Amino acid sequence: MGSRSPILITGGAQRLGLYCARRLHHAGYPVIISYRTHRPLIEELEHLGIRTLHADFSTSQGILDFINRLQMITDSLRGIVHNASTWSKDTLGMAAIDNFEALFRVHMLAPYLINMHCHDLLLKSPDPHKDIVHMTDYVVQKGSKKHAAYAATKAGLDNLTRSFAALYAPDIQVNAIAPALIKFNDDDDENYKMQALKKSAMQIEPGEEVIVQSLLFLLENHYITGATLPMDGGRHLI
Ligand SMILES: NC(=O)C1=CN([C@@H]2O[C@H](COP(=O)(O)OP(=O)(O)OC[C@H]3O[C@@H](n4cnc5c(N)ncnc54)[C@H](OP(=O)(O)O)[C@@H]3O)[C@@H](O)[C@H]2O)C=CC1
Ligand SMILES: Nc1nc2c(c(=O)[nH]1)N=C([C@H](O)[C@@H](O)CO)CN2
Repeated sequence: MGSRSPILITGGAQRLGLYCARRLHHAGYPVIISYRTHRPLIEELEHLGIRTLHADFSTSQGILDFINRLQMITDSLRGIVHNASTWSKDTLGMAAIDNFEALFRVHMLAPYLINMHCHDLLLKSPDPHKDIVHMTDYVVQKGSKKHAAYAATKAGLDNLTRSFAALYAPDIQVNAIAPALIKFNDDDDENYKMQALKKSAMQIEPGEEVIVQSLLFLLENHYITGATLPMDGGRHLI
């Protein structure tokens, strides 16, 4: 296991990204996470052997600075999971411009630049199989009345999945996971939760394990590329 190249998970210091980082680490994959907000957990993860890098994708310079620091701590990558994301509602006035631009940078520009600049790191991995996984969202298909900028920029990430899959084949597989409700946020009230559960055929909050199952499938399957795994509980059926 020691010679294995690391898997980068962006936004890996909480919720789905953190859960995936811990599970992949436990499964024997070396893991690097990016985090934006420092918390005591960061030292804990380092002590576990999960390497951590600060990253703020809200500016182009911040993205390029992260890439430079990533290239200084590893000479190869087994995979990249673009998980970092902000789920912000649409706003009005000048704030709408800042919101859309910030969502464009974290959901589209950061994955685009990281995929471009880290292509060589993936090719240098001794593992014959390399993967890029884009975390998109069911709303790519349907749009969203209250999160239009979020949905549009996730749709951009969805499209980048197919562009990079074609560009990087056959050396690197590039796929997406499109979740719907996976894990509520702490500030979700009971009414919101009840309404959200009714929106899918399965009517459950599945938790992060279904994402790890999808991620492990993609890492272990060596034929699928340019595809999207719909982790949405049958959201489209309702
Ligand atoms: N949770 C769910 O039910 C669903 C999740 N998804 C998708 O799955 C993925 C994981 O979801 P979830 O765990 O809830 O995600 P979170 O909302 O918890 O965000 C993940 C991380 O992204 C980081 N991040 C946000 N903006 C930036 C930025 N500008 N620069 C750098 N890092 C940033 C945050 O870092 P920090 O905390 O360090 O500031 C955060 O920890 C996301 O892509 C999400 O869109 C899709 C549908 C449903
Ligand atoms: N970055 C995030 N994206 C999304 C989140 C989240 O918490 N962070 N949550 C959702 C919801 O679960 C939605 O799918 C159902 O209400 C969507 N995206």
